[in-house]
Amino acid sequence: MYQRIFVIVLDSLGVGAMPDSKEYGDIGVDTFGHIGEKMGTMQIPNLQKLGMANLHSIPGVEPVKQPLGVYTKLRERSLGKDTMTGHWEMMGLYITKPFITFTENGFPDELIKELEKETGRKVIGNKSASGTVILDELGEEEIQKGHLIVYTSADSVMQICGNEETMGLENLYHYCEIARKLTMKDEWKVGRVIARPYVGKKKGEFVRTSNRHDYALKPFSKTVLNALKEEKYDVISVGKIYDIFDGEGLTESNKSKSSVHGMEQTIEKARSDFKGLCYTNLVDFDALWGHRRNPIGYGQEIERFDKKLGELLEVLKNDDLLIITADHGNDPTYTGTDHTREKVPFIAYSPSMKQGKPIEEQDTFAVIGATIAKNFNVPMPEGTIGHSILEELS
Ligand SMILES: O=P(O)(O)O[C@H]1O[C@H](CO)[C@@H](O)[C@H]1O
Ligand SMILES: [Mn+2]
Ligand SMILES: [Mn+2]
Repeated sequence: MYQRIFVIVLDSLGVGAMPDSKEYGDIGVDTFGHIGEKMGTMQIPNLQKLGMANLHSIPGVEPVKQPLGVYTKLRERSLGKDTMTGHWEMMGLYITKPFITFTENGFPDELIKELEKETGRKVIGNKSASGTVILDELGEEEIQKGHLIVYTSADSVMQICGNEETMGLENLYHYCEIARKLTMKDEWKVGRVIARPYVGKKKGEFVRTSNRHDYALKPFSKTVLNALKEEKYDVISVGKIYDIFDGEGLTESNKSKSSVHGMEQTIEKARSDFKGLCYTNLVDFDALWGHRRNPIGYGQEIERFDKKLGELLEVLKNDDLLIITADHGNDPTYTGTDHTREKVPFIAYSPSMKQGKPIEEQDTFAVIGATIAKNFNVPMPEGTIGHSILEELS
């Protein structure tokens, strides 16, 4: 039995199209592969020695003869390609009804009117947009007139911008709480309301801050996280995990300022004493590079991650297990600015493993939760999916 399991989610680092990607408008997508092609070569010695280039070959990074990790690809069983669906499936939920989206026409008038009434601010935007582009377009108007920028994307999200100096963080959070209450109505039930604070006074100078806050729906039923918490294990969140599960099943939250910071927090946890799960989400891959369609920025972020991974590997103990994975794709070379329906990597490593190897591709992300449940001998909550592959990880 492993005493501690670390699951690190490289947010959006897909490894190639799913058999059904076409139904999501995603043809030939491959986040990691296309980044590799654009980079030409990547300095990722730690991922490489665990077996990342064996799992998915890319230019300039050789597969290794004796990978240290047990590796494969995981297919997503749920219907969706968003962050919540991906993470919830990892912990056992099978989502068959996709979250509602407002990508085509923005939010309905009635909802906007209620939001205006309750916040006392006029709503501007109300369309699908990239968060940085809409700030350039409407940020000045929001500051000058005291309006509220509301926008969405291909995801099930209502995002609300707020200038930290003129609107203030507390006001922005308060408006988001109002929006979350309004959107609990069935026909408006978005997966997340997201506060998007920013600083700057004029177009071209606006920068979003790390005070982003997500107001997510609670998971529809109990996940493996709840099972662990109920059996008194530590269930530690690093980064966005706490928001994604709305705190359900978690015993500790550590917000991260960046993905590098998220790794530093994870290393800190590895140096400390706990028993259970440390679940880390590194969101910069997705938010700073995937959605911004910047393959080089993405590649360099992977390189920064790899350095920190090296430090983490040094502090792992014999009875620790590390799992590296992702929640969906976001191919920075693909059209549009949204997620892509992809398989995700699965690499498991422990200093006590005799040797790494490839294993059969798995048909759900939920093998992660099921394997964790099996390791800690906690019951899988009713209705959860997934089978354990713990025996393969020794
Ligand atoms: O363009 P920005 O504001 O970064 O939005 C992105 O971030 C949202 C939440 O992850 C996604 O829905 C995507 O649209
Ligand atoms: Mn994500
Ligand atoms: Mn995203």
